[in-house]
Amino acid sequence: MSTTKQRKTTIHLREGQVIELPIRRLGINGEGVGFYQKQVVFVDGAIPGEEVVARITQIDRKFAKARLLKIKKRSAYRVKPPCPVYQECGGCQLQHIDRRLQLRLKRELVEEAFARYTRLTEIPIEKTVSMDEPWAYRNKAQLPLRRIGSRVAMGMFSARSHRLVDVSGCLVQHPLVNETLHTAREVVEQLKISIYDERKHNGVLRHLVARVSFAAEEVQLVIVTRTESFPEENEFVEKIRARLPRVKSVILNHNPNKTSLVFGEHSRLLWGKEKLAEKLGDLTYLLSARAFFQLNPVQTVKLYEEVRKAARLTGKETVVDAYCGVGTIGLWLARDAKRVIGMDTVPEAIADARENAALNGIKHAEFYVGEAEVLLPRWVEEGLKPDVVVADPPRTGLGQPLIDALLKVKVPRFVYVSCNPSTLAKDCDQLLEGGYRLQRVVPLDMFPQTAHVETVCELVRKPQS
Ligand SMILES: C[S@@+](CC[C@H](N)C(=O)[O-])C[C@H]1O[C@@H](n2cnc3c(N)ncnc32)[C@H](O)[C@@H]1O
Repeated sequence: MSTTKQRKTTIHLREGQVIELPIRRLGINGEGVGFYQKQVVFVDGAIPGEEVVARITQIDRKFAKARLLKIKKRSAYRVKPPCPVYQECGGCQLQHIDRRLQLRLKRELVEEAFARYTRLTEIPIEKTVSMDEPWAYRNKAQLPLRRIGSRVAMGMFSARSHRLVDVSGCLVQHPLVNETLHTAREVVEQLKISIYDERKHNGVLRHLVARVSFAAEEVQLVIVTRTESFPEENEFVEKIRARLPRVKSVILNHNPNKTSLVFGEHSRLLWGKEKLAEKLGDLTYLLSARAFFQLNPVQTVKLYEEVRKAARLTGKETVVDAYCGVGTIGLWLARDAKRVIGMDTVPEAIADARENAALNGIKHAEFYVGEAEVLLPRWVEEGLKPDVVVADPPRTGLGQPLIDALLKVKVPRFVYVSCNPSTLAKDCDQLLEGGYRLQRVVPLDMFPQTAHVETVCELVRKPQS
């Protein structure tokens, strides 16, 4: 039995054992979660409501993992996954589940996190905000390359291994992203550009990254290399321009590090426009290669509208946009606020945010480079009194210093945008204990066909707390 060393398992199953069990709910990675003699078992590909036969493949301290062998009672929501590489790819986890159930299960994921990590007995949660056309929605893909003999392979790493799966026909990507990456890979192969070898840390080309503007139907292509330059640069650009007229900029990003992070710190324009222009609603945003931008522009508008509802602005408020990226949320709210101040740790993103404010004629929004947990307490000490703070942190959540600052400053209204229900609920628990009330929880389907769920929470300071 492969237990986690030194820690005792409470699981009495053994690897290889075949069990029959009912599936009760969805796990955060899209697995079916069932119970066998009160033990938690994760079964990939099983759907809540089904009864399945599965073989135990892994034992952990508090749960076991199992492989689906047979479905004894089949869910009425089971559908045929349309993608031919769905099983191997691992990028989507819910293509085998009908959309209506996907939306319900995402809401349950958020509800369960609040039930588990907060002391709330009633959770004011709404229905998942769905996407009308839940395919071809992603605006960006970053794919690693591998040399296999004379061929260059490119794709997603398989869910359980470091094997590359060809995803050139990915159904959730915008077709221009697929076309760009597919063609760029062919050019790389044709020009015999050296490919990075992650084991030996030699070779040149590491990743190809394509981001499309839905509004302009233009593409920014980034080639990530271990070396500062490569001999075939000019030829590469020429061939891309000849074959891909929608590509309006080719950028080289230099990543010399032994790291799983895609981007290095420095980028150099090889040809075309420095930045990609995207529109959300009536605002235009310019994006540099490394800046974070929401991956589903159609749903982003719905997300930001939920943020606007939760912020309940009247035009008199000072709003802090913590974790602002290229200023998207702050600028979205600016028309209804007196003043907006944003911060982000990525200097290029802040440069973009400032440029975006100017581009859209917004004069009462300022953006600064720095950590939210450092800048917010400092600004407050210097006399800033935010009426509303919006935070959209990475998956790890807010971090203790920012929670402490919010509690100390007693910000009247806090809007929390999260891509991770667990860290969201844990952070909210502290805020609720510290004097906030949870008004509304809105799950949003930003990534249809996957197990990801985005959430907007509206928290208000309780009177006299
Ligand atoms: C989920 S993104 C949100 C960006 C933006 N709100 C949007 O909707 O596009 C999180 C952002 O947090 C930034 N970030 C990460 N850690 C940070 C920190 N400690 N303080 C401020 N920003 C941070 C990242 O650079 C990234 O732009």
